[in-house]
Amino acid sequence: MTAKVSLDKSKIKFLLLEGVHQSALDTLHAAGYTNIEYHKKALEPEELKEAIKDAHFIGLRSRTNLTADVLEHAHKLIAVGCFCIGTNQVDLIAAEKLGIPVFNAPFSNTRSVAELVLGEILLLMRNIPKANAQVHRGEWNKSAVGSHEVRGKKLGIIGYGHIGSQLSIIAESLGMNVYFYDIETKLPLGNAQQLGSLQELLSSCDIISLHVPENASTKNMINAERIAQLKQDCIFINAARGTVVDIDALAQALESGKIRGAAIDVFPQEPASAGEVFESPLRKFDNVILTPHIGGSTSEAQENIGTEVASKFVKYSDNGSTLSAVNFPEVSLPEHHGTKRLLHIHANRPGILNKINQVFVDENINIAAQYLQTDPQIGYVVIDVETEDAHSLLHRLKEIEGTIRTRILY
Ligand SMILES: NC(=O)C1=CN([C@@H]2O[C@H](COP(=O)(O)OP(=O)(O)OC[C@H]3O[C@@H](n4cnc5c(N)ncnc54)[C@H](O)[C@@H]3O)[C@@H](O)[C@H]2O)C=CC1
Ligand SMILES: O=C(O)C(=O)COP(=O)(O)O
Repeated sequence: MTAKVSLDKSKIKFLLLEGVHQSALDTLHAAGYTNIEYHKKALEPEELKEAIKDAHFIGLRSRTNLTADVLEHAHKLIAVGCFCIGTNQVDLIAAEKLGIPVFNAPFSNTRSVAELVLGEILLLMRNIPKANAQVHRGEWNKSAVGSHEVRGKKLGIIGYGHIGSQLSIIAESLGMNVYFYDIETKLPLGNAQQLGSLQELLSSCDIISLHVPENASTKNMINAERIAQLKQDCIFINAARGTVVDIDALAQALESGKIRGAAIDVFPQEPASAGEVFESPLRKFDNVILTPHIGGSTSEAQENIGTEVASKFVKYSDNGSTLSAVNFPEVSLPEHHGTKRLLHIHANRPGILNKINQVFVDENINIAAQYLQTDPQIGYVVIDVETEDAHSLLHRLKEIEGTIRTRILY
């Protein structure tokens, strides 16, 4: 009998960081995976390099930076799971080159962020953060000056994706008029209107809320020049990523009274641990709500994320499916019965598929099914074959020049 080369489930190691929800462990256990190293916190870079050496799967949140340097130590890594929405903390290109798909939970915490932002809008429109701070200090300023209902006010959303559009719907239910700016043409939900330029949005709305990802186009997107375009007395909210806003320019606008209040959940530099002091020029303002990157931190969101991302791990490990991977050709696969499944990840160069198929011609082995997806960098082909000796086939596939990774599923 041929020796099995696909790993026994007990040998497949999962490294889970940053206190991902118990639902992730439950999902993995239910699928027969028990080899789990669990950490409540993020690891320091050197600890991470050590821990990742023998991990087949790593699960992390927004604090763990999976750089190309760290990935070089990940000799056995099969997949990465971001137990959150953002994937900017992972070097997606480096991971792809190594044949490692990265998964995330694209909408499990959408509602939590939208609800937090809505609450902040209501509080800031009533000057509650400032009133709260004053009363805590023993000051009693009972006044209606500058305090407003949200009904009929203009909310400007930058980035009309999952979170932006969810916020749009719930803000409209309170009678707000919603406008948005997005680089893509988006179907407006409800009565929301897409505006043609960022300047138009900034200069016309009473409240501006950011919901864009961190990427080259959003880095320092809201700089001094953009802040100067804001409507006098507006409210400014950022629960997207810290790199999107020039914090010093925002602090100046708060100082000068151009912005009447702000809520900021994400920062250019965030403390690495609870023990580290948070430094920011925004700390001194009573009219600014500061939160420690907790936009998506609700029990509901974390439980859903745990199940969702762990299920993607299980699917990839058991079946080879890469559906919804953010850096990798997406292949959705049926279950395979009575065949062996070979997975082959290769550089996307001419001729490789021919060489792969030639192996089966040479060995006179029937291909029961074949699935292929490519992107400009890599190709991912999955081949179900009718043979008992898949082991020797895998060895031949490994020898093909341009092969990045191979795996076999029984
Ligand atoms: N504070 C927190 O705890 C959380 C923060 N986030 C952040 O929120 C971001 C947005 O999340 P989703 O709505 O789920 O993402 P999404 O991908 O559904 O939507 C992002 C939208 O931004 C648009 N966009 C991209 N670049 C743009 C640009 N330069 N100008 C205007 N629009 C642009 C896209 O076209 C898309 O419509 C995430 O990438 C993440 O960084 C997400 C969850 C929790
Ligand atoms: O989902 C995201 O992108 C977030 O920013 C939330 O990150 P977290 O899981 O709270 O570290």
